[in-house]
Amino acid sequence: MALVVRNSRARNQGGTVDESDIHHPLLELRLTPDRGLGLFAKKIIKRGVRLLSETPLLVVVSKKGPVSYLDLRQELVKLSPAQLETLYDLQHNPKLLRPKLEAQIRDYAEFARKFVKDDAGMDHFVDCQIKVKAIFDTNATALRNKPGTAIFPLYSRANHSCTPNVYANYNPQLGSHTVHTIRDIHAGEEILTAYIDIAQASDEREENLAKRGVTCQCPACLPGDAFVTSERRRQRIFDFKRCSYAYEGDQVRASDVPAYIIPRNPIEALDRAHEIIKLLLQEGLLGMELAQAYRWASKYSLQSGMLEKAKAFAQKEAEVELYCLGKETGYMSEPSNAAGWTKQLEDMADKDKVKFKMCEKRMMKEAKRLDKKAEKKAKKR
Ligand SMILES: C[S@@+](CC[C@H](N)C(=O)[O-])C[C@H]1O[C@@H](n2cnc3c(N)ncnc32)[C@H](O)[C@@H]1O
Repeated sequence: MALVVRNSRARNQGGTVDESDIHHPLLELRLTPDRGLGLFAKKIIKRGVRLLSETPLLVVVSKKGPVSYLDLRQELVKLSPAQLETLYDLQHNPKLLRPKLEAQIRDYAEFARKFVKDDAGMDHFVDCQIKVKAIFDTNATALRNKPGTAIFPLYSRANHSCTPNVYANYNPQLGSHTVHTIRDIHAGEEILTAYIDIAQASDEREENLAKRGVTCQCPACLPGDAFVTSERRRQRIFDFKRCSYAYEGDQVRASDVPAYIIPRNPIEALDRAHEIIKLLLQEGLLGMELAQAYRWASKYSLQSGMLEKAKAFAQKEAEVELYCLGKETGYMSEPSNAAGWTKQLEDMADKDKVKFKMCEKRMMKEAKRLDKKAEKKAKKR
């Protein structure tokens, strides 16, 4: 077991970091002014391109709560020297160095006597292990669709933004972690991912990012006009999402939502979903949270008797799902994926379709009548 933690990658200020290092047709590593290394686009990349499909270097499943040093240790001993080298080469955020681990590491080293020959060896071992834990905490990503927190050779180089341009997901069908662009990216632009749930107000984002040692400086976080607009929108997205969860009966995610703002019927729920979609698009939040909002809109359209509208929203959901996740979504149980939901809508019995068509016409008529009424009222004022 190698004990030396190096940071061998050449970091020439402002320039690229020996591009051949990552052997990627679209991406290169560069040093940023304030965030260490980052991944950058070498050329224009269209939306929906799979940038990465990586197997984790290491996955740690904690028995209880956050990953402990001993949880990590159990996985570290399984790595080959080459894998350890890749791991040691990753950045560690100094804010995540935890000297308090020392006693635990010393106990462990005493127990596994082979790691230390004398006092100097012990001190060196402790320093290295504190650093290894900091490397893990700096780079670990909680996996979607699989238990555990993982480190990746390349994805771990992606910096955070509260308005990311990629979406990352663990895909059990492929057995790999994929990263797709969620909008067009220009040559030289940095690839930015989201470390946390970004559809929430800045206080919550700040608190969650601090756990990863990050103080975000993106326009949605820094004081200014852009911040004020963004803050209002994200707060509303957060509240409206909680309304939808409450309407769905998901009390956990609906936490503390006041009863008077919970939709009372599918029309009101649809109204909220429309609002979430509008706000997400305005904020440039184009990941799977947008797919979820389209699904809500589709579902509530159906419940309101508007089958065609439900299908149109399902189509939108499928588009978002495709550019975020790719085609391989069979691992999502139907109707969790957009294809399964669309099939359900398509398979509706013909008699239901007639019923829905009639209902849809009635609803459209009613909507027009209400619009006219509102228009007259506005003119009178
Ligand atoms: C997963 S690593 C990202 C790659 C890293 N920059 C490197 O040099 O290898 C996470 C670390 O990058 C830095 N970082 C990432 N996003 C940041 C942001 N938005 N603002 C400031 N620092 C950031 C922080 O030091 C954080 O602990």
